[in-house]
Amino acid sequence: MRLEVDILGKTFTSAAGGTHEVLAPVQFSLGAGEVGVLVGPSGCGKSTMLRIILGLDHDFRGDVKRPPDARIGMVFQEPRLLPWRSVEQNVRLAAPEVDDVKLSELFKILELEAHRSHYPGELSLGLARRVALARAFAVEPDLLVLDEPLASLDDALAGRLREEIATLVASRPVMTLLVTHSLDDAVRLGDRLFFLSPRPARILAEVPIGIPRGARGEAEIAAIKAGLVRRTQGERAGRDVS
Ligand SMILES: Nc1ncnc2c1ncn2[C@@H]1O[C@H](COP(=O)(O)OP(=O)(O)OP(=O)(O)O)[C@@H](O)[C@H]1O
Repeated sequence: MRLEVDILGKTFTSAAGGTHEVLAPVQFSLGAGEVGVLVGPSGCGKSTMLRIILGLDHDFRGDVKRPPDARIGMVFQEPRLLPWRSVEQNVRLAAPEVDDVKLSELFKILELEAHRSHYPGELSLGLARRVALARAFAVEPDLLVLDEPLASLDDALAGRLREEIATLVASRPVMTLLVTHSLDDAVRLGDRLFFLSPRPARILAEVPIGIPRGARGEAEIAAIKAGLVRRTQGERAGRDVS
């Protein structure tokens, strides 16, 4: 079970006929149980890359191999729930095979039990994101793609949701690809971090995190972050003198 990404390039054509390169060559692979994190500046092409990886955009050069029949779960920045369906119906529609026990367990982990019969219009952004996560996990995905699932949530809620994502990821051998602007989220959740350049995105550095997620306490997380910051500063200084 592996995701193999071998993108050679992606170009958008503007309405005026001009073209711009959004992705440079990008190669990486991800195994079951691994969390890969894409970290890169705004507009560098992360969402474009995710759409290609998910098979939603075929107009690119290169090749993406997903395991055949891989079940896919995804959470976009906007939760994209069906407004005329309740929380429970939103999840059941995406995952018709989910049984009651599994659903209750997910709602419990994500603290959604009290909101089963609520409609998306009645939910805060944090709650709606949790429903989107429940929906993504209910399909028991082999490939889970999370596009900034914690953006614009307050620190306390983002922290709780991060823990919930870690719990859910640990419960199944899923290949997870997370996009984030937060080094903290990257270091807490990731197994391998991919630092991307400005557009057209390419991988500037691939950094494996040696300590297993469960064994990362606050001291280890601080040390990994400090190491990454030193490394980035070193690379910047290297570029400045070269
Ligand atoms: N359908 C499209 N047509 C033309 N240009 C597009 C299209 N979609 C995206 N782009 C351009 O491609 C570039 C990359 O966009 P993308 O949304 O992939 O970046 P991103 O890294 O996900 O950004 P952010 O971090 O802000 O979400 C941007 O310059 C964007 O304007």
